Amino acid sequence: MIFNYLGRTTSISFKRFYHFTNKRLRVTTSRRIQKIMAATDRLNQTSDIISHSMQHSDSTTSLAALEKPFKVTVVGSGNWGTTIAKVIAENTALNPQLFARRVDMWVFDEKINGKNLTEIINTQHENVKYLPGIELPENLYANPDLLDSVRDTDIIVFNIPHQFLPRIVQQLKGHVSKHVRAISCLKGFEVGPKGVQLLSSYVTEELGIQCGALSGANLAPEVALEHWSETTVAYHMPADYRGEGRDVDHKVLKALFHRPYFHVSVIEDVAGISIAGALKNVVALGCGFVEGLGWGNNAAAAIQRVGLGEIIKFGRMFFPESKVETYYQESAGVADLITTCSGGRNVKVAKAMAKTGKSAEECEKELLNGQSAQGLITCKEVHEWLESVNHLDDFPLFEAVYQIVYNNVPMDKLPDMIEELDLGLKETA
Ligand SMILES: NC(=O)C1=CN([C@@H]2O[C@H](COP(=O)(O)OP(=O)(O)OC[C@H]3O[C@@H](n4cnc5c(N)ncnc54)[C@H](O)[C@@H]3O)[C@@H](O)[C@H]2O)C=CC1
Ligand SMILES: O=C(CO)COP(=O)(O)O
Repeated sequence: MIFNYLGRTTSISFKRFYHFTNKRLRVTTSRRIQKIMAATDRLNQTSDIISHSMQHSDSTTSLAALEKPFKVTVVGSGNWGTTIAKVIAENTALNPQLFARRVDMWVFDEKINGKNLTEIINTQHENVKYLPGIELPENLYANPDLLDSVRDTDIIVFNIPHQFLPRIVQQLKGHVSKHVRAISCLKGFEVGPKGVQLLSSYVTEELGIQCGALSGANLAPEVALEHWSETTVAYHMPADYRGEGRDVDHKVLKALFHRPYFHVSVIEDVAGISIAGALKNVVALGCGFVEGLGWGNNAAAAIQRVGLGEIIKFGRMFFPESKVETYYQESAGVADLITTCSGGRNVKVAKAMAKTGKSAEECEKELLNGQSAQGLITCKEVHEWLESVNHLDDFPLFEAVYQIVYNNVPMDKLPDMIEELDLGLKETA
């Protein structure tokens, strides 16, 4: 065999050529691996430093003038509620000067084999119904009394299926100081006489407290197992901000949620992350339908393409303060769409509907053991809102999902329903 090596023509046997190139390949590959490992080491060291500083120096900046550590309450104890409470309780234990160690988690109590779930959580440190198999920190206290759980609290983290929010907020009215700050981890909207509202805005209006949002590509079981993921927290500083060390700011929120396995980016765009978080659940139902019909990955990708377009359009049309870049730059945007469409509960329920012909309600009940597929409610809220403002035709996928879930429209009509109206989507984009 004749070949050119560094400009010199050489003749060798095929066997030698094979050994020669194979060896070079091995050397190059192993050098590359060494480089990657060195880079990974550097990244890990940086990440450790960041995480250490998140836990110590960052908090100390705010600590200097801190009057008393912030008390934190999580309202909700489902799959995500318990996971976020675990994240928070780990951080409060590590930051005693910034946060009160004990975190109260309000539990909508129920009996499990004759015992209260709250009692089980407080003795076994496990939420055996909604997050089985995950050990919870001992400083996380399950509290069945909503008002007691928020007594003297500084930060409320709402984390319940969003259909229960109005009732809970009504119970809290008059029991929460206006200095309390809140973060909503819920995914959904409130549609009522005031039109379509972000859940954070609903909390602010009803309770008179500043409320931001947390949303991201965060399937709870993976975060609970401490598998690395990213999330986005969005918070506007309120007009009555009381100053560093006395009030919640972006640094405090990062210290509250950031873990080595849960990387937090804090931004201002509350509307953008909330819209993306709510609507990706509707898109996920569409994905579940085509997957359940056995149409494969191309069909699921097509649903996600149209879905992302409709999410962005919805934001621009009804929440002009939201930023388009949030949808592709933040975990709460396209990343959450991808993860939910790959392995979330909405996909699971929709797939089962396609495979069994059972209703959404039946599939949710049979598959989720008390958990909620929020897309089922959100697609109804979105339909009601779009109908009231005469924009149903502008959101063909959202409307198709609603018609399949609530009016038994056959799932295999999905491509036609989208295609007919997709042209309008492209024209107005
Ligand atoms: N599970 C996940 O992977 C993620 C969920 N989310 C969002 O977080 C929010 C909360 O979800 P999860 O914690 O997963 O809840 P879940 O879907 O596990 O729901 C079960 C929870 O609802 C409670 N509940 C049942 N009936 C109730 C009632 N009448 N009043 C009040 N509470 C009642 C149960 O006690 C339990 O705590 C949802 O909006 C969801 O979309 C966001 C990111 C990830
Ligand atoms: O919001 C989620 C992931 O970020 C969870 O989605 P599901 O509710 O479909 O499981």
